[in-house]
Amino acid sequence: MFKVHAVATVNLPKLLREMPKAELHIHIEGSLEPELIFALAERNGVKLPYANVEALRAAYAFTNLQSFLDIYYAGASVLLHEQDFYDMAWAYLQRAAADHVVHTEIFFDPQTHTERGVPMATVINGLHRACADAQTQLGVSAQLILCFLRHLSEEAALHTFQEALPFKDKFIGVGLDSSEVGHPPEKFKNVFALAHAHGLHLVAHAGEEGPPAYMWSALDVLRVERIDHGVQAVHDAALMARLAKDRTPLTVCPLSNQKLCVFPDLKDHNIGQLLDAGLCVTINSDDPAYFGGYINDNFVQTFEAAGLTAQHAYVLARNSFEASFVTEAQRQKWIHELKLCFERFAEGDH
Ligand code: HPA
Ligand SMILES: [Zn+2]
Repeated sequence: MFKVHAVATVNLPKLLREMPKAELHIHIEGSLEPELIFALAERNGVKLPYANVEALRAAYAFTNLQSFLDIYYAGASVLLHEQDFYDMAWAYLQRAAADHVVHTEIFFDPQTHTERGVPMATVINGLHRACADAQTQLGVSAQLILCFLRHLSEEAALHTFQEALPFKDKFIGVGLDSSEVGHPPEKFKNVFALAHAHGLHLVAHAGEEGPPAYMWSALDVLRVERIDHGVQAVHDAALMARLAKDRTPLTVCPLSNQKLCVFPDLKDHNIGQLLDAGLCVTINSDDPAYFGGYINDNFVQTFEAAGLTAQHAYVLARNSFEASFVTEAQRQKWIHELKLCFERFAEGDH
């Protein structure tokens, strides 16, 4: 492992902000800022149950996952046309580029839109066009992961998957999100097996609010390659050992966990414990417009609260590339650039 001795005295927030990184847990509908929600509502003639941006923002006081999801789905109701999906994704991708995100794997929730009568083509083509433009105009590599809503049935997920298959070249994997407790991963065994047979990558939210048993079934029934959140793993020593041995990545989202009261405060977050146990932990924003920060805000605030170091910064950024679904050659190129960045800081560029 590359050792970060010489950067012990660096300006850590600057290093965190400027180091190259991958973001692997971002719901594109969760990047919709209140200003854009109101602009799209106006453009599309959609009536919102909030008087203005301030009133909407004031409603962002969550007590758990469900209290957030209710507002998150309401916000997504302004998305109707392909350009709306493009504009939402483009706004996020510009923010990501500013945060030195060189690669991002973006979740989207097609059922939130198709259930309202928006065609699958509208959703995927708008998002995909923004991803393609991110590569050419921002130098950011961006891929899409289609998420099934776990509060709906597996039949609905299978139907959604069939609808998305004509666009299979425009997304790289499938995931599982929405209300966790009461909707264990095994409910989606068949649709994940089908997605695997189509050569897609597999991920799932598990262990955000739900028990370690949901992480076991995500691994052993769904056969996922990464677990989204996974912070409840600390309650199961055998699970921790399994995750460490297999280096199954966890896409941790500290500000999300704080805002949804998974932990009382950022200083109570268990990211230090997960890192100390040798797990392949990454830091991500989840739903940045709702949780008060994009990826760099997550890094800076978490490092301050948990007392993490430049060595942790290197490990977390390296983990983000290790955990990403890119070619080995691409992964090594970014890890090399990460090392160069740390060497620059060690030489006094701070
Ligand atoms: O953190 C989350 N958990 C589950 N579903 C979600 N959909 C958006 N964000 C989340
Ligand atoms: Zn999430």
